[in-house]
Amino acid sequence: MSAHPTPIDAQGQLQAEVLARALPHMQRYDDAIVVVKYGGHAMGDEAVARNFAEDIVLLEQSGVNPVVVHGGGPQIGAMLAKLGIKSEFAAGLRITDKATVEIVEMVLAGSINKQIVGFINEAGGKAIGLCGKDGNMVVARKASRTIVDPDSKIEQVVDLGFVGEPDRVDTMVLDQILGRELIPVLAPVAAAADGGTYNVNADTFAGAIAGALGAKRLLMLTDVPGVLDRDKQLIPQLTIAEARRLIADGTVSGGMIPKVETCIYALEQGVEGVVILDGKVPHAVLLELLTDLGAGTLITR
Ligand SMILES: Nc1ncnc2c1ncn2[C@@H]1O[C@H](COP(=O)(O)OP(=O)(O)O)[C@@H](O)[C@H]1O
Ligand SMILES: CC(=O)N[C@@H](CCC(=O)OP(=O)(O)O)C(=O)O
Repeated sequence: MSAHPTPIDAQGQLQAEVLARALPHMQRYDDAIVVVKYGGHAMGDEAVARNFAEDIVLLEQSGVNPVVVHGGGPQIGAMLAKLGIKSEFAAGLRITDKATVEIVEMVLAGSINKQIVGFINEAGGKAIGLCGKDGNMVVARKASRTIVDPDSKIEQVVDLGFVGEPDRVDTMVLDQILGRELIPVLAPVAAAADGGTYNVNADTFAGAIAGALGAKRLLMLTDVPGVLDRDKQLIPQLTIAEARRLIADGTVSGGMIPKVETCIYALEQGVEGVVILDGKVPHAVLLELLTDLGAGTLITR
């Protein structure tokens, strides 16, 4: 017989109700792959990072197969500044020379990756930290971008150095890991066909992984509530066509462009739904996946 030190109070009843209402959501995602992109801005606060780790472990315990892809742009920037290495961006991508790609790999596949692995393991999970080079999971080709000078309107092709775009994704290693209580945590560093290293934007990397795995959901955790309209109000739901219009008319700009483009790519690859949401909100992942409320902007076909 279980002993209750105090009678079950209203708060306990409420907690039980919340749990019970999560059941249909758990059933919906049972055995499904959910890719969660955890952006560098979202991971700033340690308490929220621990909440995030607990959410990922809870998902795994409820039968979901979570795959974490993390960023770390601000953290790379801080390390480069400490070392006195200048860093510039073109079209939202870090121009990456030889010295920079070594720091990018050190920060992403080293410290950040292992910190997230540590938090997930502390929360009772079994995380495995990998990057795209492991098992040749992601082989990238050199990326380049054309930018238009705002004054002269002249188009210019920018050499981004060691910045890559996923060319081939081999899910063999992930196939071995998923469904065995292990949680892959992936750093967006890819192999080059010649054995070198490419720095890949974490959104792009997450989209490629979600597409290759046939994920049911891709969650993009960032530092804003989702896609905002011109009055800075959250847009709860978008179709691909509507998302494209928002890019074309300039409502979506800056770092949100590659994010929305990645969402469109993932949907076209067969991912059922993609959500852009605020990763600084405690338990954002659970709120989105396991409650009736949802969070952020859901983009569907
Ligand atoms: N329509 C929009 N809705 C929301 N954010 C937008 C929009 N247009 C531009 N942004 C910018 O995009 C940023 C998110 O992109 P980014 O900084 O690259 O995120 P992360 O580091 O999480 O990948 C927001 O902080 C915001 O400044
Ligand atoms: C090519 C490129 O720009 N790579 C990114 C990789 C990290 C990243 O994308 O991190 P966030 O998700 O935190 O922005 C960079 O060097 O910052």
